[in-house]
Amino acid sequence: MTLVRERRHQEPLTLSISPPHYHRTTASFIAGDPSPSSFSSSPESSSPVETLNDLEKLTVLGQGSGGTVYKTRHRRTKTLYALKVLRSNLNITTVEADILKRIESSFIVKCYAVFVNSYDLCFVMELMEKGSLHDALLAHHVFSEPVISTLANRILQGLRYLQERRIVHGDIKPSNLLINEKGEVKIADFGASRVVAGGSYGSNGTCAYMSPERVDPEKWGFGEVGFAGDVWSLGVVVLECFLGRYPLTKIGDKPDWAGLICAICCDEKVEIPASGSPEFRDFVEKCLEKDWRKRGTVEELLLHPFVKNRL
Ligand SMILES: Nc1ncnc2c1ncn2[C@@H]1O[C@H](COP(=O)(O)OP(=O)(O)OP(=O)(O)O)[C@@H](O)[C@H]1O
Repeated sequence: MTLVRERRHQEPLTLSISPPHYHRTTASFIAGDPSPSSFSSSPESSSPVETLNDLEKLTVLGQGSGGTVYKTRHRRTKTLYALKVLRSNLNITTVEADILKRIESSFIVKCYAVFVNSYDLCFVMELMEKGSLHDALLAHHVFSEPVISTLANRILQGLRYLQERRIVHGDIKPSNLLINEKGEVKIADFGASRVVAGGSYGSNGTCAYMSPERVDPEKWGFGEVGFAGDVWSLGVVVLECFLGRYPLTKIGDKPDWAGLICAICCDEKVEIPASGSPEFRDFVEKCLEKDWRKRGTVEELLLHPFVKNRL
């Protein structure tokens, strides 16, 4: 699990974006909500879900450190949605909601509406029927290079879309990569994201997938506004899919904080298995270059032979 949800409740993100516009709406849907009203923000002008009362809960899809994700059905249209209910922290949630409002990409999980009251923040999202890449890895253990290549291509296209809008995701990892019925992978969860206005890094994210310059900025220097950090995280995910385990620590290593920090930040290059194809090895090496100045960029990696023309 991540630090991000814990930190969400401690330190508000500061972003130079204007807050979304909130509408008053009824939301008796939220169990235990004693207040007669809540606020909603719809990422689309005509959202298919106008109030939370439109949705009936079917099952629990998953649990994160900040809340619960439900499978829901629209009472009238019968369309299925995922509903993520987080404990509300308005400073942060307006930031996340505003980022989600800007996003419309087939490589990123769609958010149709956001409802906020004093207790909960509810995101109405596209249902990703096959769950997360983390779940898929538990079930399949490893993936073949063609599968990893398609997955890497989709994530890179999602990152390119975000980068064009100056958004750093900040928490690319298997449980934030969701899979739909067609087997397409999309990026989710913008709780650690930020819109780049200057050169500073946010402190949210999941340490195991963080780049050296985020873990130890003094040693590695700040990466240019943080996009390189998302590329590093992608490299960790790609290698994890190949090996079937978290790749930066060795089998048998004590899974402690110090060992992890050392594995990410020490000068040694990340070990890439010799059993991978030359294209795979080169791609991973370019993502997991410790010096962010020499790391592959999203644009360069999209042209790399390992992922080029894959979808
Ligand atoms: N849109 C969705 N469609 C289908 N399942 C989803 C969707 N969003 C989340 N889930 C499921 O719910 C689980 C919990 O998601 P959530 O984003 O709350 O936490 P997490 O990312 O797994 O962990 P954390 O947020 O604590 O890092 C996911 O791992 C996934 O299995």
